[in-house]
Amino acid sequence: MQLIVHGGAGDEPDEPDRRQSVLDEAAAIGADATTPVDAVVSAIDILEADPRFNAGIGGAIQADGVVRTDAGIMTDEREAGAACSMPGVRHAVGVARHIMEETPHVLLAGEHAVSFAEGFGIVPEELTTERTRERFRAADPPETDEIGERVEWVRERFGGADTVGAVAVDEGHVAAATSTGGRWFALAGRVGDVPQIGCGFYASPAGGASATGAGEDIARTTLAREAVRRLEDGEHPTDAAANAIDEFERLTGSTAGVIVLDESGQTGSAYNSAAMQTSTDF
Ligand SMILES: N[C@@H](CC(=O)O)C(=O)O
Repeated sequence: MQLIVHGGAGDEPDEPDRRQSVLDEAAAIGADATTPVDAVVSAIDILEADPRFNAGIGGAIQADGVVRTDAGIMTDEREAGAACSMPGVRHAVGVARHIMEETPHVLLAGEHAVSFAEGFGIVPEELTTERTRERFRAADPPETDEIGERVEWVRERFGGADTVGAVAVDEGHVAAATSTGGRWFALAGRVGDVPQIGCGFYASPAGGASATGAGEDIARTTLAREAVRRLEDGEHPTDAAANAIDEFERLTGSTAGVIVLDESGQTGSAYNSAAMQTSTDF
């Protein structure tokens, strides 16, 4: 099994060494799995449980004070599943996997996605931490229901990073997945790139990609699809990642990162933010 994981494209992290060791542990656990789907789900499960990353526990808080999670997963056989806007759901990528494997759908949303998750034993829990609650309080959340004022508050503060993702390959089979709490101070119910096929994640027989960064811009440019398209055109994963990010920057002027793994197990990654931590295991 070849596996690459990322911990989000964004600013320099506060605890880079500690985060790197969690990413390394996630990569090692994922690489021990027996299938690429198991590999990306088990690697991301570790990261969703760690409050240093913006997925599961410690995820970004939306403007109404609630953490809502999104995730997506896809294989080289074009099986795909995603779930979005799930209050309190830590293991979002597990829900995406069940949607892929158990339903005829590719995306479930909100309270219905949470009920579906509960049927598989994934129950809502407290996802805020003292650190994230303090950050939310310090942003002086609006008490008004007036939409204009709420949108103005969101516009002034919306941002953030540290989403997680993984791509795994074993004997030519590929899985790619991404999981997030979204971006900080978004309007309640906002959904970014992460659960949208081809935006936050994508896989084809040529390889897979997981993206991170400014979700609206990633969605507008289908970043993960563009990275995999470059693999399909014969680019090395290093070039596919770098060229996809160059093109993203040219089109949007925004920041993002992407990890790429081709079907032969070669990895690549690129970002134009200040930092993006990754780990690989074979
Ligand atoms: N792309 C994620 C955020 C991130 O990558 O950190 C989102 O917009 O929801």
